[in-house]
Amino acid sequence: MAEDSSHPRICILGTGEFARALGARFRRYGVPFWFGSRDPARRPTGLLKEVIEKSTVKNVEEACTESDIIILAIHRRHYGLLERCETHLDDKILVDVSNEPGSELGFERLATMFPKCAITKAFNTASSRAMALDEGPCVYVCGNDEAARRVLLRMAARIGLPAVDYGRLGNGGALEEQVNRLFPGWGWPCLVVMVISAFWIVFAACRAFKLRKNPYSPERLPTNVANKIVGAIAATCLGMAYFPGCLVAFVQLARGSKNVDLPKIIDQWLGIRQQLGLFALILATLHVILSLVLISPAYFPHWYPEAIDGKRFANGTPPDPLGPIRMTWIGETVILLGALAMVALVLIGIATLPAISRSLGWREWRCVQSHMGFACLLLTTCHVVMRGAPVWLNKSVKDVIPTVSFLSLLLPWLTVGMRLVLYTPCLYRRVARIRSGEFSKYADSGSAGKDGIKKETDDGAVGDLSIVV
Ligand SMILES: NC(=O)C1=CN([C@@H]2O[C@H](COP(=O)(O)OP(=O)(O)OC[C@H]3O[C@@H](n4cnc5c(N)ncnc54)[C@H](OP(=O)(O)O)[C@@H]3O)[C@@H](O)[C@H]2O)C=CC1
Ligand SMILES: [Fe+3]
Repeated sequence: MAEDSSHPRICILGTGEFARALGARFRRYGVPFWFGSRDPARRPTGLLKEVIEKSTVKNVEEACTESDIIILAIHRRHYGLLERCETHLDDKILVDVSNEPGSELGFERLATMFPKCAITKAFNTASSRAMALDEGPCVYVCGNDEAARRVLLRMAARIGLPAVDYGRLGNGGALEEQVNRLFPGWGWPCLVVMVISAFWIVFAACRAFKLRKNPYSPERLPTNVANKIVGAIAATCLGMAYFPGCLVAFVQLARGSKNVDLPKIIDQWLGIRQQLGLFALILATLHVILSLVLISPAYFPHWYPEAIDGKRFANGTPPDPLGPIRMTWIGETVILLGALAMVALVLIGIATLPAISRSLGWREWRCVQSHMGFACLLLTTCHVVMRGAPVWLNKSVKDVIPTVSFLSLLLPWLTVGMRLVLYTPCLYRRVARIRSGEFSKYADSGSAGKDGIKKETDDGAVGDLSIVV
């Protein structure tokens, strides 16, 4: 492809969803083009059909023969369509926009079919929906012909799309992977949460319906028991999100270095903390909704002084269900602590949104993720303790330990305890020094020392993002 073609003739092959969205953009920016269709006379249908009505539509042979750039807005399995005009395609730029998981890569197929063409991969990361937006999505262009790549980069810029040179054609596979991947990084967190959920569902159900002195009736499963389960899973996820950071801080303290070799499982655990935190947020929201529905003397008798077990006043008469019954300070405090924990969790969740986290500096990010995370964990444990304390105080230790609320607090308690220890001024300063690259125990320079500890050689001015206390 000759690079001097600053106004190349453009053909969008196909009149489907993607073709129409791209065509709409060409029209909006006044860039001439035409469509190539198997049936140019057919009445267009579907979204943006007016783009077809207002544009030139040629038959496939004519459209391709008369163009310099052919954008293949058709499915990969239909690339054989181009064979009709094969003899006229030499030196033209063929643009593969396809994303089809599992099949042969489109650009590879085109390269085999048309070795004399400049094959490129572009636009595949831009959905037709995104193309309709004013701002437009970022477009990546790759291809072995540098001049062809430049032509496409210019063309994308002409229709208002930021474009990135993605190098050789072989990189096209990565571009497709980017589009075809399904929630990358969520596999392990989902599995972990499923295991935690299975444990709490079985345990809470056994406890509620079998092991309690006064077993619940099965009607209490959908909301009352479910709410306990959801709360327990949320607390466990929250504990699991913050526990490994504390563990690592202690290991760093013990080793006197920020670079410590961790078992693979801890590394993986550190890598899924954000997802665990988001699961905690979702489940805590569900817990709040269910709790709000349930709040009444019948479900939370210890929050209402006038009612005994939600059935009778202290003087023995049943309460008027419509009468004004106010909570004790315990009930109100439980709600306050839960609401504050929820607000902290929501703020942490908001800070993980890409647009927000990008705008935060390292110290701000750390403040939200680490300190607010600790506050959230502390408020959560206080909320559950306040909720359980009136019941626990009237029970023996052996009756308290197997309760769902007590057991669900074990990991959060441990984490809060470790964090409180790490917040003591001497340890806090020491961790900060270690993370800024200072050594205590193994201060000599060099590479790996005894115990497999890596020695730092940089000045380590920046804290280690992956390990937050
Ligand atoms: N939709 C999207 O958001 C995106 C799509 N893509 C890629 O763009 C390509 C087109 O996708 P999309 O527009 O959604 O698909 P559509 O099914 O909406 O359109 C495909 C078009 O292919 C043409 N075509 C050519 N030969 C045949 C044939 N034998 N049978 C049926 N149709 C044929 C048709 O046009 P005609 O009848 O005029 O010949 C048809 O309109 C795909 O490779 C897809 O992976 C990439 C990124 C995003
Ligand atoms: Fe609660």
